Amino acid sequence: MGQKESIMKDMEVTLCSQKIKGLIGLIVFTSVQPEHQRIFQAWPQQPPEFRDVLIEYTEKLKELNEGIMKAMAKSLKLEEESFLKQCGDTNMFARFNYYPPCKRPESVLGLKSHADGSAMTLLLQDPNVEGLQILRDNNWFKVSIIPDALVVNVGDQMEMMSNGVFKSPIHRAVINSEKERLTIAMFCAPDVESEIGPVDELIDESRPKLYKTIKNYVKTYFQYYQQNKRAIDAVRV
Ligand SMILES: O=C(O)CCC(=O)C(=O)O
Ligand SMILES: [Fe+2]
Repeated sequence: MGQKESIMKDMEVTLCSQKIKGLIGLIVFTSVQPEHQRIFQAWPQQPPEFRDVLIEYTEKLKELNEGIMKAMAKSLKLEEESFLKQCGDTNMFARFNYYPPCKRPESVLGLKSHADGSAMTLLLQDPNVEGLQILRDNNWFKVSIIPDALVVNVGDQMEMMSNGVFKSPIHRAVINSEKERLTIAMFCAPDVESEIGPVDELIDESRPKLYKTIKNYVKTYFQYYQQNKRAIDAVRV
C-alpha cells in the first residue's frame, strides 16, 4: 500500500468516527446578495467562469424566490408583497455542500438534523446521488431527486411571518457508501435590519400571535445551532 493510500484510509477512519459532528466537506459558504457583500477573493478562482455563473444563478434565484414568496402570500389571501415588504432587501447566501463517500454510512451523518434559519432555501440537489431526508411524525422520509428541479424549503423566518401556517421542516443529509454528493443551497433571508414576525392579517382571536417580532434572527439561529437547539423555540410567544 502506498503512503498516499494509507493516509486516505486513516482520514476515512477519523472522519467516520466523528459521528456527532457529521461528515461534510464544505467547499464555499458565501454571501452573494446584495452585490456589495460579495467578497470575490473568497470565491474559487477556478474554473474561470465560476464567478459569472454564480452571479447569474443568484439573479435567477432572486427572481424565483420573489415569485414564490408572492405566490405564498396570495395563497393566504394576503397582498402579494406582504412577506417581501417585511423582508426588505433580500440577503442571499450560497453554500456548496460536498459529502464524500463513507464505507459506514450508517455511523455518520452528512449534515446533522436542522431547520433552516432563512425565510426560504432553494436547494439544487446532486443529479445522481440522494441524501436529503425530511422529518415528519418522527419518521425520516427521503427526498427523491427530480432532474433539473430545485427543492424549495421553507425556513424559520417564513414560519414566523406566516404565524406558523407554513412550517420550517427539520431535515438532514445522509452519506452514500460509494459515491460523493454535491448540493448547492441558496439561503434567502430578510435584511438584518428588518423586523420579522407574524403579519397582522394572520393574527386573530382564533390564531393568536405565535412568534415574537425580532431583528437579525440569523444571529440567534447560529447561536442555537451550535448548541443543537432550535432557535425558533426561543421566539415563540
Ligand atoms: O445537501 C442537502 O441535501 C441538504 C443541505 C441543507 O440542508 C443545507 O445546506 O441547509
Ligand atoms: Fe438545510
